[in-house]
Amino acid sequence: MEKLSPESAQAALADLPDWQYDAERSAITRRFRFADFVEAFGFMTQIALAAEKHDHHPEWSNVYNSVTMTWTTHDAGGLTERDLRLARIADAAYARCAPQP
Ligand SMILES: C[C@H](O)[C@H](O)[C@H]1CNC2=NC(N)=NC(=O)C2=N1
Repeated sequence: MEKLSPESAQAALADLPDWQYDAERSAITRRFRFADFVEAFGFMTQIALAAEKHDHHPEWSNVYNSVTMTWTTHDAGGLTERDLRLARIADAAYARCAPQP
């Protein structure tokens, strides 16, 4: 899959407003917050299963009720449509998790 140009990446991010685009890395990152660790880990479990299903895996870290997730395609050396697809899946899963404001 082909790496997106900075222009097409920016355009594609119109429907992913909570994600930050790092042009230098060609990657997108979002921080998700939850009520507690169990909620955060439940979300990570959902994304882990989706990642396996799509054979596309996040870079992420978890501290108690917070999950920071980055998508980039290592094989392509940057952001691709696969990253955008998994970011949308993460947004949809988060919306179902009753997140804290
Ligand atoms: C062999 C396997 O398909 C590849 O290693 C996949 C697995 N998951 C992946 N995940 C991500 N984020 N980037 C990749 O390039 C990638 N490659």
